[in-house]
Amino acid sequence: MFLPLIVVHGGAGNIPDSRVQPKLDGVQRAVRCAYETYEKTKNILDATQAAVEYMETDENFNAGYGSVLTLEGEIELDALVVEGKDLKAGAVTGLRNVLHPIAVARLVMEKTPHVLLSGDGVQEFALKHNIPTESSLYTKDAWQALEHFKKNKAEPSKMEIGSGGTVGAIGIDVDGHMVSCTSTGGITGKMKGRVGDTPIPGSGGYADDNIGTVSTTGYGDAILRYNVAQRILHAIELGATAQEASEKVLQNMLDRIGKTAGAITIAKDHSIGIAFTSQRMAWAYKKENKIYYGIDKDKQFEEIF
Ligand SMILES: NC(=O)C[C@H](N)C(=O)O
Repeated sequence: MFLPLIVVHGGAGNIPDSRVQPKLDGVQRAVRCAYETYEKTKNILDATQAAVEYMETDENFNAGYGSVLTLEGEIELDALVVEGKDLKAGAVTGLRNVLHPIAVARLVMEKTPHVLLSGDGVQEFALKHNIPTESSLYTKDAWQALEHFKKNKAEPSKMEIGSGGTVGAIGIDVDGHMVSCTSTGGITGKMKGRVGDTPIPGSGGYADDNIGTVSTTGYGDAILRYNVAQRILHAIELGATAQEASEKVLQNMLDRIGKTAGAITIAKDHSIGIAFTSQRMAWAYKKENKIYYGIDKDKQFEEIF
């Protein structure tokens, strides 16, 4: 029998050296939160949600508190939950003043007949479900990143500098049931109302118990155009391992569109894929009594769990 398996990421991009250790610490803590929750509820969605919620409270990640800013200096949050047993999904886009967009995405999945809520509708929905309002999601780093963006007229794709990264957690339980959770503030200097890849099933994430589960991060407009999550699962269906599928699809996206991204993947045989074409991506998972984690290419750390 397989043990439950949870993999997390803390965003792909040009992560500055000063952010490396805080992100490595953060992804490890997220994995620990996930397993603590799994111990209590034996529910893989509760566990992956707990991992994402931890990272939404940690300012070293671009999700919830610490999210990056639009061109006008606002925070507009996107999140997605996909559940691979019945192919259910819930998502939010442009959500404001909420620390845990992932919790609202799950409520959309569980309490409505719809998949994606936006605008006034999503704010009212969150309020109706007693999601607390949070007025201070803003950090100094996020303001600095926006200033830097404006001064340098930088392309949004370069704007991981000084900001965190999108967060994601995927999991498979003892019965082979798979889930995918992803949450983000998007990209620094994005236009008001811009919807990225994260809340779109098949781009920002996906889960299908018959194939595998994926969460993506990186330049979202390209990930959307390339349907990265869905393509990774399709490659697995055609016989690739989780690692091969993740590497190949991200490389193909770079070749076709010229933009970088990262992905974490679990195939239904419990094999893991961790890949990124960006400079860095923080990731972590637990196997037996060890936690494995990393951020740079071809460099992996391990510690007793
Ligand atoms: N850092 C990220 O992963 C950003 C996210 N994919 C977006 O474009 O909204």
